[in-house]
Amino acid sequence: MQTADLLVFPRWLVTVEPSGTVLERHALVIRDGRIAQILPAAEARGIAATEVLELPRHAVMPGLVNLHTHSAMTLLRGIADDLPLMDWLQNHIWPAEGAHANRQFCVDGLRLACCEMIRGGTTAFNDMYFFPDASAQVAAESGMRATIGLIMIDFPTAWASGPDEYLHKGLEVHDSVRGNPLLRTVFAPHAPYTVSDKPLLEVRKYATELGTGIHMHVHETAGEVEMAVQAGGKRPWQRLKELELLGPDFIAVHMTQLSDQEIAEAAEFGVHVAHCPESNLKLASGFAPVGKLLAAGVNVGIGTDGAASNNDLDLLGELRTAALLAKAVSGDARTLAAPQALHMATLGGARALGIDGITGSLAPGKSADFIAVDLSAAATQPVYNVLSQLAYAAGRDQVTHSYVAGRALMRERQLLALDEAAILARAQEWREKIKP
Ligand SMILES: CSC[C@H]1O[C@@H](n2cnc3c(O)ncnc32)[C@H](O)[C@@H]1O
Ligand SMILES: [Zn+2]
Repeated sequence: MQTADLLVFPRWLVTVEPSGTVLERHALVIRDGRIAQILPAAEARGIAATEVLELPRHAVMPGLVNLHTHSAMTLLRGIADDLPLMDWLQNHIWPAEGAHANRQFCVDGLRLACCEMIRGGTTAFNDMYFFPDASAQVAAESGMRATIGLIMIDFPTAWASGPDEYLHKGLEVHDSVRGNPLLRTVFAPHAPYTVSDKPLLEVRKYATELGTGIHMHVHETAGEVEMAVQAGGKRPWQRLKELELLGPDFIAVHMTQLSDQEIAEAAEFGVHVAHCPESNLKLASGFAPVGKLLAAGVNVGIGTDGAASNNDLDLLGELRTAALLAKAVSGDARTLAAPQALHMATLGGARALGIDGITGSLAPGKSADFIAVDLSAAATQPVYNVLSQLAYAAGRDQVTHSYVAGRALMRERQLLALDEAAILARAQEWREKIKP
């Protein structure tokens, strides 16, 4: 008799690839943390398994991939709303980070973020924040898949004194995560307006040598572009191109200010885009031309950005916003249809992170990174089209289960690897310390 570690029997199985696929009454057969087979449920019933998950009202889909966040900023959620980017950053966020963002702040903020992300169906995230060693520690504690940003910025912070130390400490973090199959690193120079040429050239050198990739805020606002043209006579994109930063290992975050030529170059260089619609809306940063990027063949994933410019880490809600916004921006309601939006929030993000061979869709051989969404609630009934319900109706509170590499992180909405009560208590302590 065949055996398995876990059998999953959902009402619907959403594989994400081939695009739009929904399998009714099929089962996931999981062995050693991977999807061994996808079988008709009746066939799978003959397999002896250590754990059997009956999900009669649920859609099972790949775990969501948050392609850009500053996880620990959960502790700054709501301290500075209703402001444009540079005022928000320079006069509110950076002073608060300067005063409070030490390693314990990052550990506690990350734990709060992982609670929120797991509950909302995110199984993988791409982080860019101070103390990346803390990101690695907490991601490992939580069981989530994570890409840790080895940050680089011209000015000193609690993490490092300047570009040489950011690089040195980043390389130490890179070495420290080698043994964990769920963790990777990416160089994360903050933005064109905060990182000068020399450190960017160092980042390109090491990213190429180590095969880690680069993750950077690019063309977030018209002001950023105008400031660069005034100061250096060229748009940030042009500067990054001349520094040879752009390539298939480059993740450009935001990208709301693009010419048709820059879109064509993004496709030509294989640059990936991390689209953060709710942050762009909330900071009035602009609208990424997602329809044009997709039409040009650019890979786009979805990020929440930090919780202080969103203000949640709800990727299911974010993909809905992305789908609705893309239609309005393009003037075509067919833009970013439900299957494409779900793809963007899973396999698109995984591809940008270079882990699409491991996660982002449900297929034999891939890691068993999946979530279950209970569609029996009034808000998602009746079910004519599962992908429509997931993209346009389901709320993150309908996510009931989360698994990464076949390990349960949440069952029936109970977190299994994180002490949520203690994490929430720490958040209260930080509130008392930070409140203005
Ligand atoms: C170098 S650690 C990350 C750094 O980025 C800041 N940040 C958060 N959100 C944004 C954004 O949308 N654009 C630019 N920078 C952002 C965060 O507060 C940290 O200082
Ligand atoms: Zn950001």
